[in-house]
Order: sequence, then C-alpha cells, then structure tokens
Amino acid sequence: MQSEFGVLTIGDAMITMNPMSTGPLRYVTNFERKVGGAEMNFAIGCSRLGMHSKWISRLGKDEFGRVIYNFARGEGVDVSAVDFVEDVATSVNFKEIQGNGNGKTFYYRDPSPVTSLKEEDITEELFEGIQAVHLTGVYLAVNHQHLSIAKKIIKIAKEKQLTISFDPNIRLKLWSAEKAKEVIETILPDVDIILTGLDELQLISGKESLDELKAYTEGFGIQDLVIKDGSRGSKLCRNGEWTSDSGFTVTPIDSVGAGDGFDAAYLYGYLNHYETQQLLRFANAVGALVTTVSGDNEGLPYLEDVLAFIDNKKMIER
Ligand SMILES: O=C(O)C(=O)C[C@H](O)[C@H](O)CO
Repeated sequence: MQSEFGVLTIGDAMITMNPMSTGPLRYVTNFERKVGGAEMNFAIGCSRLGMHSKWISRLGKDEFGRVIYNFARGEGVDVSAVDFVEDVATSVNFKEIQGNGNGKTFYYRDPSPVTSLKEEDITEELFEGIQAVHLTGVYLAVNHQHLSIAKKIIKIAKEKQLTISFDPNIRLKLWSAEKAKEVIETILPDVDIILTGLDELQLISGKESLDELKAYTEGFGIQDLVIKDGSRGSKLCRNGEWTSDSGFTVTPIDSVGAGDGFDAAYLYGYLNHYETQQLLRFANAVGALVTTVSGDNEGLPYLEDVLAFIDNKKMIER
C-alpha cells in the first residue's frame, strides 16, 4: 500500500560489480552484476517502505542503462524523470568487500550521464505529490559543474514549503575535501534535515566536538542534525536537545547502502511524525537490515519487515 507521502531525489546510478570473494579487488576474478548509486538506493528504500518515490536521473542509452532503469522501475520507483542519453556511457562501479563487510569503491563514472541534465529538465510538475526532497553530496560531486540544477530543485522545494534533507555522502574519490566544503556550504542554509557521518560533518565544518557541530548546523538554521554512527547507532539534535539510539547488533555482510536506507527510513518516520526516539530506532533498524544482505540495495526492508525486526518478532517463513 502506498502512503500519502512522496519524496523526490536526483542522482547518478551505476552498474555495481559486486565481488564474489572478499579482499583486494586485484585478486577478485568473479563478480555479480548488480546496481547501485546513493540516491537510487534511497529511492528504492522509500518505495519499499510504501512511499511514492521519484528519482530524477540520466542513464546511458546502452544495455547497462536499461538494466538500471528496469531495476528501479521494478522496485516501484517513479522513473518518469529518468531519460537515456546517446553519447555518455552508463556509470560502472567495482566494489571491494573486506572481511568485516566494509566496502571500497572503484568508479568508472567520469563523465556520468547525469552531467547531461539541464536546468530546464527541472520543472514544477516534477514536484506534484511530493512532500520532501532529498539531495546528497554524491550528486553534487558528480555534477557540481551544474550546481544550478540542485539550486533550482531547492528553490522550487522552498516555494512549495517542502522538507529538504541532505546527506553529505562524501566521496573523496569524486572531489576534494575543499571543493566538497565549498559546494555543500552553499546548500546548507536551505536544509531542514542533515543526515551525516560524524567524520563527514567534521570534514565539511572543520569542527570537532558535538557541541561545535551542533552550533555549526544551527548556524545554518538546520532543524535536525542526525549523526549516523553505523553499528553504534545514531544521534539526533533537534531544538537543542540530543536523543540517541544505540542501534542493533547484526552480522554485517556488506555495509554499502546502509546509510541510504537509514535516510529513507528517517524521512519516512519524519513525515509520519514519529517522536525522536522512535525515529532513530526505526532508521537504525533499516540501516542494520541493509548490512545483512549482499548488494547496495537488496537488503532494504519492506515496512512490515522493519516493524517485525524492531519488535524482535519472527516472520512466518514456511
Ligand atoms: O553512489 C555512489 O557513489 C556509490 O558508491 C554507490 C553506492 O550504492 C552508494 O554509495 C551507497 O551509498
């Protein structure tokens, strides 16, 4: 069942070559072809939770582009704002997975098809039925030459009084820390919710302690500062008050995509007016579940799976 909420995001997606064995990429000979990309993962996460999720993107007009398009569409993502471009190949990402489930990425995405997006492609109609817009630093890194596109999305979202969430998702393989800071700080004054790793926010702000980071985000007028700390849970600062949740203990297989799942769940809980503790609990549960399945988005749970996991209920499986 679709909820009454709609979310909009924009970004590149990639064919993800998932290694069939752990350890350094140079020794991996077998891969499983999957798909990934921070914003598309987020859109799938929202869709699985029952929201209407729209993803703006461009894919190469090639076999890999078709794979990604069909995958996202099959997951219930609204791909009406995804188009194919002739002269740029669909992005590819080779993943390396370490024994503890942590991942490294090796990108082939320069140029990415999303760099073909134009300001005119962002129209008011795209925002119909949308309550929240989610941007991430991956899109900004890949397409910061065309920052005006993100700015146009923000402008329309502001006019429509939509919630704007932002995940810095810093990828230093895509841009320098200095450029990331410069670009992201032009976005922050319009952000309502920042969903970030501690190290990412420290890198952007140049601040260290939680108090300094709180002051930094409050300075931009950000309402929710959400710090994601992987298996150690997460913290939220709203109205000057901290709430924290210790997270869940699971056996991680592949942690890539957990942050995107967390973001989708946070938006779901936020739009449904969850109180702060419940909000973090719910988002941590989704993040934890993502890590238990190989692939960037396959572990994103349906709503009933998250609720059962939080209540420690067994699902009837046979
Ligand atoms: O989008 C990216 O840059 C990726 O590395 C692909 C992954 O699916 C994504 O990062 C997970 O957050």
